[in-house]
Amino acid sequence: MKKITIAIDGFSSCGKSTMAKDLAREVGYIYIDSGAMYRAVTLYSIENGIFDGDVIDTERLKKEIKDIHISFRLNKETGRPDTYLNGVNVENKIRSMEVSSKVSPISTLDFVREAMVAQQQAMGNEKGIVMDGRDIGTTVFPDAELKIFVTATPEIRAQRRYDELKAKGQEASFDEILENVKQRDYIDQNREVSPLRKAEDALLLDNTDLSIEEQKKWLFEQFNKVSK
Ligand SMILES: Nc1ncnc2c1ncn2[C@@H]1O[C@H](COP(=O)(O)OP(=O)(O)OP(=O)(O)O)[C@@H](O)[C@H]1O
Ligand SMILES: Nc1ccn([C@@H]2O[C@H](COP(=O)(O)O)[C@@H](O)[C@H]2O)c(=O)n1
Repeated sequence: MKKITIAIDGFSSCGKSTMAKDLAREVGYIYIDSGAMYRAVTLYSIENGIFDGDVIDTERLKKEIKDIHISFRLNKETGRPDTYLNGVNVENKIRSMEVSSKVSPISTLDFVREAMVAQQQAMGNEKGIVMDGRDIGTTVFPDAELKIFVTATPEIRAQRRYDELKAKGQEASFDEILENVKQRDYIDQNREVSPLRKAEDALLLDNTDLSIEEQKKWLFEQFNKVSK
């Protein structure tokens, strides 16, 4: 079976990584969560005083972006890749509400995107990769053999994230999550560089009324059609 490139884009918290991880594991492909990379840059910026409130010191970040090294290593317990920032495991820290609330403004910066896209393209140069994000089918891998664009209502997406945090025993406010989801969608769709949009040749999946199993089955069907 030939190896292909799979791009899964879509709105915040709609299930992209759930689908991407399952498919990658079952077919033996590499899985890359490109959002984790933007989140790691954001965490670096928070921890190194690049934010003053919501204001970003872009000149400093531009100088320091070459010092931000992001990698992924398999976590044997979860069977999923964890994100490392300059050699430190930051998988939990990058999922905080503080990072979620600051990541989309960081992602609008052209030099940040340039650096991330270059790394993402290098990770995918041998194919056999599933990458999820916002611009994978449009910018990172415009020639991907399989492109999916996922959507669901903001309310259901916020509810899923709320349920996930509650299950982990973390404090969560549904209203805060819903607001964050809507705000990130707006910034992601309206930024100048690589805005979130469906690639013309992407398949649309609205999973509002689908279970995880149903969407997984649908994705496998699409994969089997293309990878033969
Ligand atoms: N079809 C579904 N039905 C119910 N829950 C789902 C479904 N798909 C995903 N989920 C759950 O929704 C939550 C968000 O999913 P996931 O993290 O995969 O979204 P994402 O699009 O990758 O998010 P992000 O944009 O933050 O990276 C998770 O708790 C996941 O288990
Ligand atoms: N290809 C991408 C991926 C992500 N972003 C930005 O990062 C934010 C966090 O991503 P999640 O997938 O973890 O939700 C997202 O809201 C985008 O602002 C991006 O720009 N491009």
